[in-house]
Amino acid sequence: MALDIVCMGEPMLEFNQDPASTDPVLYRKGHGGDTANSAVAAARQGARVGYLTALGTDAFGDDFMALWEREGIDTSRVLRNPDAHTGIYFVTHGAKGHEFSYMRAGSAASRMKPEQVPADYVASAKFLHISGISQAISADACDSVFAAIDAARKAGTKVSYDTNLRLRLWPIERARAVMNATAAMADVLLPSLDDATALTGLEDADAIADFYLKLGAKLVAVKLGPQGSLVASPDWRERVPGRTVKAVDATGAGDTFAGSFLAELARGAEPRAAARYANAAAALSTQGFGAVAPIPRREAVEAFLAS
Ligand SMILES: O=C(O)C(=O)C[C@H](O)[C@H](O)CO
Repeated sequence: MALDIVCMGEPMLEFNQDPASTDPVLYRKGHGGDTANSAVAAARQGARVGYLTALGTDAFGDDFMALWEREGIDTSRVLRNPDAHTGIYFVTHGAKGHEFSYMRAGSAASRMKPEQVPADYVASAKFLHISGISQAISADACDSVFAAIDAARKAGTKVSYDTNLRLRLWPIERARAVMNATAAMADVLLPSLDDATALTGLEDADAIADFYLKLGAKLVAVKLGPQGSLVASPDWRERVPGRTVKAVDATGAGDTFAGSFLAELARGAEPRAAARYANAAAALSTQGFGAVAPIPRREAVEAFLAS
C-alpha cells in the first residue's frame, strides 16, 4: 500500500492523572509517545499512515496493535521483541502544568537496530516523520533514525522532524549536536518555541526560523502554543494565529499539530493553509485529557474552522 506518512519512534502506554480525583488519585489509561500521537493525528485527518517501531510481546504492546488497527494505521512492519517491554509513562498535573514520569529504559523500541529499518517501507511514503525523542531513547534508536533518514533521502521521501526535546532523556549538548545535524536534513522542521530556544539560545520565532533555514531545513513551522505557529520557507513567512479554546491538558498538542500539518501537506495543501488547519486541530486536542483520546477527526476540525 502506498503511504502518505511513515512515523517512527516509541509508543508508550499513558497513565494520566485525573485532577478531579484525590484519595485515591486515579490515572486514566491512554496512549502516548510523540510520533505515535502524530500517527493517530494524521490518520484521523484521513492520511494513509504506517508506524515503525518495536513493541514488547506484553499486553501493552497488544493494546497498541489494537489501537492502530482501530485507527487504520498500517502495522505490517512493527516488530515484537519477546525480551523487552513496551514503554509506559505517567502524567501528573500540578501548578506548573503537566509533568511526565517515564518507565521506558530498555524498552523494545529503544532496542531497535538500524539494520531492522525497512528502507523499502520508508521509500513507499511521501513523508517520514521522526523526532528528537525517537533519537534520544538509545544509541541504537538514534542510529535507526539516521538509517531511516538515509533511506528517505535516497528515495525522495520527505523528512519531517519534530524536535520534541526531553532533557530527561539526554544532555543538552548531545541533543543540540544530534538535533542540529538532523534539522539540517529536514524538509519539514517542527520545533516548539521552547525547544528551539533551548537548542539555539534564540527567543524570537523569526530568528529561530532564520537559524534553521540557514542550517538547511526547507520548511520550518515554529509551534507557538495557543499563539499558533510561524511558518517559514527561504522565500516567504507568515505567523498563523492559533484558535482560542478552554484547554484542560496540553499533552500531545504539538504532536497533533505535526500529524495534522503533514496530513494536510500530503493532501497537497499549501503550508500556510496546512498550519491554519493544524493550529485548529492542536487547539481542539487540548480540550480533553491524554495525548491520543482527544485528537479530533477531520469533521470536527473543519467544523471548528468554519465556526
Ligand atoms: O515524552 C515522551 O517521550 C512521550 O512521547 C510522551 C508524550 O506522549 C509526548 O511527550 C507528548 O508530546
